[in-house]
Amino acid sequence: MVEAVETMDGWFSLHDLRKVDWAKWKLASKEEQTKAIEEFKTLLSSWDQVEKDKSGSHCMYHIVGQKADLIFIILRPTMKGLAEVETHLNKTKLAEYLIPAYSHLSVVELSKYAPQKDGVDPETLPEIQARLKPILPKYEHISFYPMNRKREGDDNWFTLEKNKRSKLLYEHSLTGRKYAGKVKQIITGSVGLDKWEWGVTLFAHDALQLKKIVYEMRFDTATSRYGEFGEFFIGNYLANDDLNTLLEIS
Ligand code: VOV
Repeated sequence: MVEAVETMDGWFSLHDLRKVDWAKWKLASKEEQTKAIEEFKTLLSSWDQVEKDKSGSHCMYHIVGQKADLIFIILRPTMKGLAEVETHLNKTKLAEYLIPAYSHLSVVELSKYAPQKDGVDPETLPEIQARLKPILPKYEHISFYPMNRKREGDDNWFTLEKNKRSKLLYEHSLTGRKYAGKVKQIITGSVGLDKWEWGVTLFAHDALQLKKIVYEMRFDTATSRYGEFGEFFIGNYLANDDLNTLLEIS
């Protein structure tokens, strides 16, 4: 039967990408720069506290290439909470030197394709709840890209029977499992929330594994026939104190 799969939805997610306005930043006095960085680090510390309290999560990466300089990924239990974080960020001094580059709004998503075990609703399981409200890894490298499932002629994900989609995603998961310990994925659903249907965020210790998993998945039918991709944003982990090094003008 062609029918939607039930999704399990967790924390709301904002991928917020910014460019540094280097020309403007260079004109700021050393004192202004230091004040802006320190104020921003205070904000980051308040997010760290939210994460310690397990009422949200976040991470910050330095994007390589011209599409952006920084990515902040913020997870919060409510859309209102996300908007508050975004507003706090915008009100900082440093934000005066940051230019919005891209954003993606979504919800951490798992779907109920797998058959239920012993009639237990997976959403009630603690391990599923932990995956829906994840503490984001702080691995060395990140890859974020939005994607769609294709609806073009015979290649239409949304006219495939549910058991066929389930089979294709199972095949997809087998490729994914080969990267256990090397790549961690967070899939966020954005149908009805943003232009693209999903956000894919991959974390890896070795940047090359990001290329390898995406390449290998290109040969899975779920991707080769039904995958469509937006921009890829690749970055290196940025700890709070690394902001000084990134923004320091000698
Ligand atoms: C890192 C490994 C990895 C693993 C183990 C994994 C497993 C799984 C499972 C078991 C399931 C289905 C159930 C669910 O949980 O929803 C999914 C689902 C999904 N995936 Fe995945 N995926 C991985 C990794 C992984 C990657 C690298 C990509 C990007 C694809 C590519 O070509 O670049 C991706 C995409 C997705 C998407 C967009 C969905 C939702 C599809 C939908 O139509 O609903 N995913 N995924």
